[in-house]
Amino acid sequence: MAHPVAPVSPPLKDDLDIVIPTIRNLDFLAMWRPFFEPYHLIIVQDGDPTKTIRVPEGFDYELYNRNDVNRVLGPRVSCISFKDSACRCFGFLVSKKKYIFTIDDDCFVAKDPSGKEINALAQHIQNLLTPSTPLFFNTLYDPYRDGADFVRGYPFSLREGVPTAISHGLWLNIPDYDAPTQLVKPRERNSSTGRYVDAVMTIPKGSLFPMCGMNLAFDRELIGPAMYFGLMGDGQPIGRYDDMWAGWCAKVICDHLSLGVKTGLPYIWHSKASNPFVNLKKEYKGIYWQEEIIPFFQSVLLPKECTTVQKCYIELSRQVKEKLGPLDPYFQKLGDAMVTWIEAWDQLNSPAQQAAANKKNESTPSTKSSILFGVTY
Ligand SMILES: O=c1ccn([C@@H]2O[C@H](COP(=O)(O)OP(=O)(O)O[C@H]3O[C@@H](CO)[C@H](O)[C@H]3O)[C@@H](O)[C@H]2O)c(=O)[nH]1
Ligand SMILES: [Mn+2]
Repeated sequence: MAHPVAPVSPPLKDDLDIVIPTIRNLDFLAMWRPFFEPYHLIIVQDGDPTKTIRVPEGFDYELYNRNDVNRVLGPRVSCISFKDSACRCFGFLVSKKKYIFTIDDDCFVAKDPSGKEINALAQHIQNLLTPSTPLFFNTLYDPYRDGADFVRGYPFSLREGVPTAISHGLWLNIPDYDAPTQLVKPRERNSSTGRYVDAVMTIPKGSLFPMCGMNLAFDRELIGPAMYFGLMGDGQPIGRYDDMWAGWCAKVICDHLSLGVKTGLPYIWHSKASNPFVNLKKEYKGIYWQEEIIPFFQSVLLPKECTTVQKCYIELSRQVKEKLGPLDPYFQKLGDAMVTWIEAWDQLNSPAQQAAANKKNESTPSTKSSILFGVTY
């Protein structure tokens, strides 16, 4: 007699949260339903907290508006940006799961060159669950993919790889260009028959990269405290460098702690080109500051006593204030906000909080209202 086959549970179903920053209704989720519905969503509503965000039926989610963020963090709310997609990192703070996938609400399911719909979440999970190779470049790219391996000359002592902390996905249709590039190439589109590169690569140790936050996954337990998206948007002199800042901080810490960062598959379909003139206003200081910021990150040395992400991050904040502070007072503020972020992280992710969250998960049905933390500060 044939034995009934147990239904296969979606990978990491209970170990991964999907974080979405938003200022609009989340109808885009309808297209992602086959891939996202089994997972818990953390929606971070930016802007006017009195606005109602419509979420399609059937999704299990918690939604935090600005009033909730204020209530959960109290005075530490100063580190969470307002009116900028950087607010998404609040979702990283309050999640209790090991993995995070974050996606923008103008990103849709893409198709590969064969026309098959891409399950971006499954590919990110695959990327995170297999090792990275930052210490020696494999010319067949990801050696852990089916049909690939380590090539001749690859040291066997390095073939175990290192744990993967970040999986950085790419985009069809509207690429993640900065405003000047958008202005000179307003009609450039990346179709699936255009630049669809079927590869996942580890970013080598010692190399920085421009991390885009719209199709990104990471291991919260390995690198979560470094995934702070900085002070952007309302009241700040810079915007659209939230994910870049987080990526530069996270990469130098990954290099120090022997953790890996991968980029490449999966692709999503980025549908909306934001206004290049508005973007230029947000980006322009970043465009020239980064000529100083990048050499700073390239020269960062973290002492061997920095054995945890938090310790690395606090040391990094000290160096940001010391070495970038003279560039602009903004970096003094940012360095202080980096410390506040770690305080908030430890406040919400202490063992007591973890135990309370585990207890609540056993008995708490999914709710569409914001979940208030019983947080004392
Ligand atoms: O004030 C805001 C504006 C937007 N959001 C939410 O954040 C994401 C991204 O918004 P959008 O797609 O409009 O912005 P882009 O110009 O495409 O750039 C964003 O994508 C990142 C990569 O380019 C970049 O860091 C962002 O600026 C959407 O989900 C909006 O709803 C917000 O929360 N607050
Ligand atoms: Mn977008």
